Amino acid sequence: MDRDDHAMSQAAAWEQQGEASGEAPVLSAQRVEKTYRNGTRALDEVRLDIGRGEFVSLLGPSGCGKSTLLKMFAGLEEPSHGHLRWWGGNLATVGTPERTLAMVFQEATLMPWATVEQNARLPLDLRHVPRAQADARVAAALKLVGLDKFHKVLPRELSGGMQMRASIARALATSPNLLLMDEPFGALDEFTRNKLDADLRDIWSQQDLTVVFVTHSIYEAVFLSSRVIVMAARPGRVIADVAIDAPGPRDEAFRISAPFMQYCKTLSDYLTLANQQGGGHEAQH
Ligand SMILES: Nc1ncnc2c1ncn2[C@@H]1O[C@H](COP(=O)(O)OP(=O)(O)OP(=O)(O)O)[C@@H](O)[C@H]1O
Repeated sequence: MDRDDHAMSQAAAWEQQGEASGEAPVLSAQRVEKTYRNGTRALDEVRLDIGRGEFVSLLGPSGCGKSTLLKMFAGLEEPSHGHLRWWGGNLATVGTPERTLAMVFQEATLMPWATVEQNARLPLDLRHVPRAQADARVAAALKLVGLDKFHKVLPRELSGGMQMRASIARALATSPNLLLMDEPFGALDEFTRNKLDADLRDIWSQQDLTVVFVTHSIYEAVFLSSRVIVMAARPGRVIADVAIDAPGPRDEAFRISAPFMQYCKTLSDYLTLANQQGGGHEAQH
């Protein structure tokens, strides 16, 4: 049995198990590899399961394949080898009830001529969601991100942080079970970023939501996550899987607490390893 066959039979077993117990991972990457047409090996044998309700950050240096992996999770890229599973099934699983995903990109990508409300409504209009239902969902999403008083405003009248809030509202309006976020706050100043991180963490804790979040920032990863996957480049691969086991509130006090600092130190050590030529062995912490 070659490794693709092995991954296939594992996937089939999961599918059966998942259907029997309802406990298949929300996302599963099984020996996933990606080599782009120009020969770049963006990912090498990535194995990763993400369970329901986890907040997982992908952390690593530029070029380690974070965005490539996230795009695969969104169905926007296909692996060269290996398999991806969504809720124990293939891509067709996505979009069925309780199995929906939304993606938030680094840029807010709002329609400049449309109000915040119209922007947030777009995915619902595209799906022909009935008007009253769409109104309620958009209003709830704008409230969650703190933009309920800005629904009639145009994007150019908003700060960068508020534009990103509108982009998140557009994703939340679809009531996703899985939210994929590609460095959404990377372009924001630190204060705004910290505020958005805190609000995102609150939103996640109030919903039945699984989040996969790409970041370069150790502090952001520790603050937000229940688990951090550290990746290294050339080829892109997973070198560490660190649970952030800090049960108290994630607030300003957490940012200066001893456990926070300890997790930052642990991740910093792994990133040093990731940056060393050829460094890195898969590790559990
Ligand atoms: N469409 C593409 N064609 C060819 N190479 C690509 C393509 N997209 C990404 N790459 C390369 O694949 C590798 C991984 O890229 P990717 O964007 O996934 O990494 P990343 O960790 O998200 O990087 P960054 O943090 O800089 O966004 C890089 O070497 C990149 O140049």
